[in-house]
Amino acid sequence: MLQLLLPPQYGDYEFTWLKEFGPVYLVKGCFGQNRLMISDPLALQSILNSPYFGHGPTLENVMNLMFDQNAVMAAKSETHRHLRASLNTGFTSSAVRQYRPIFDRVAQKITEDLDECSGSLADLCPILSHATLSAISEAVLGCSIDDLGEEFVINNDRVMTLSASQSSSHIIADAIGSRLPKLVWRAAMRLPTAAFKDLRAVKSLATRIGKEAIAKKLAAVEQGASAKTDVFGMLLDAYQSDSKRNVLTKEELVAQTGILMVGGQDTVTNTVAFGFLELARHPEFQRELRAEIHASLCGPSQTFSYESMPLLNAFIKETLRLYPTGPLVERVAVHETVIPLSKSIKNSMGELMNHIPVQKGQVVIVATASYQRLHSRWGEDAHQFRPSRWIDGTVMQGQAVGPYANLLSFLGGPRMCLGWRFAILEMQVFFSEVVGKFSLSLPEGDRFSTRYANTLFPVTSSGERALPLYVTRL
Ligand code: HEM
Repeated sequence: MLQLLLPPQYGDYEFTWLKEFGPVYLVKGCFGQNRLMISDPLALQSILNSPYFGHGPTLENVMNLMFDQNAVMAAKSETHRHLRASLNTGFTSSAVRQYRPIFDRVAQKITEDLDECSGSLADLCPILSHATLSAISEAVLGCSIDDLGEEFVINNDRVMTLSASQSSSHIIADAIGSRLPKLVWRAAMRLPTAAFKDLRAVKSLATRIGKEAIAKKLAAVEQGASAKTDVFGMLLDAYQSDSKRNVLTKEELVAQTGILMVGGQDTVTNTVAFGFLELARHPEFQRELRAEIHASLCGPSQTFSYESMPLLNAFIKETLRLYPTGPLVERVAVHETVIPLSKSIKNSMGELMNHIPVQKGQVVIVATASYQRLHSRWGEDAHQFRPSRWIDGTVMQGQAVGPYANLLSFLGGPRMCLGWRFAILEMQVFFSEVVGKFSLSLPEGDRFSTRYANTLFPVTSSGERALPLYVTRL
């Protein structure tokens, strides 16, 4: 398990084992328990849609620490269905289109930041982190990043740094923690250590920010302003309308503040960072993409029609494919069940099996990164960055496993990412703005690698989470 989680470069062992053992194999957990590592498409589709699998122990711990128990990601069964159905109002295609002016403004701020370091080496990670937090605060809460307050921004940065640190002792502590009852976890939250203090602060500040955002929004609506410019506004509008089906109360809405802010920041930051890294590694593709961006500006207002930009969309899919933010997602069987397989495998006795029986309590790892490198689905060169695979027909269709392009980066089933359309539009806007105006190139000797600690992120040769690239205004 430690080899899987702490290789020098993410995937060093995992992708070798995928080649050697195929899309289903067993790994030993910290205390010797077996974990089923799965990347077979039919098996993944079945696990993610089955009521017989719940969140794995590590994720449960994180949620206990960080979120309100009524947050959508922490909620279970009927409560989860109700929260999802209500929250969807703010994340449909038409709702997300309303947030585009916000993404445009945030992208212009990225340009201003990059202009300041044009011609030199700039670490893109803090710039992107600030941009994604701005996008979330404006497009979800309807307030500017300054309204979040310095205390929140500082604590949030500390929590992001904390969650991006992984060591063998963290992993063992996690494994021990996952065996402790919920009550002990709640008590642990009160410990006076720096890490728990930061988590407590972010959790309580998120609640305060949520309450203030709602109060401000309601006051503005009373003055005649439109509510429907951000997610909270859309949901409050639904709450105040006649129909009381699938709407959130104000308390339920406040409980979503933390998960929406966390769920939408590091995920987008890291994906965009990896996208820029690949562009710097592939200058020829970068030039082709820039040509498409310049040719796509249309109308008197010079805006983009992202649906008609094949290279941009292929590039985003390829980045999500190679760098899923959740490469290893734990699920646990809450009931005895069987997992069907798209291709039979041989068991230790040499017998062919087209399904795997699992006992209650069995931990399975939804291996999204391995799935997204299966030769059978993405082509023989699945480990390479090649966006044209999305255009030239290399990519195989088949079991639809996720909401977007058959990728599992946003997972799938009832717990798939709520904000995937939001993220895609945000990335289309950021990439078009930056690649249209700047050229990106690698510093001497590309020594970047990919590290995994709760999420995938780029690190420099000194192991620091950073992405220093040469950025030049065109
Ligand atoms: C590239 C960007 C993103 C990626 C790759 C991503 C990925 C994911 C994944 C893998 C999950 C499932 C986690 C699990 O169950 O183990 C998830 C859930 C979630 N995401 Fe995202 N996400 C992204 C952006 C966003 C954004 C922008 C938002 C909100 C504005 C968001 C909100 C959520 C929420 C609320 C959930 C919990 C859903 C539930 O449990 O029902 N995500 N995301």
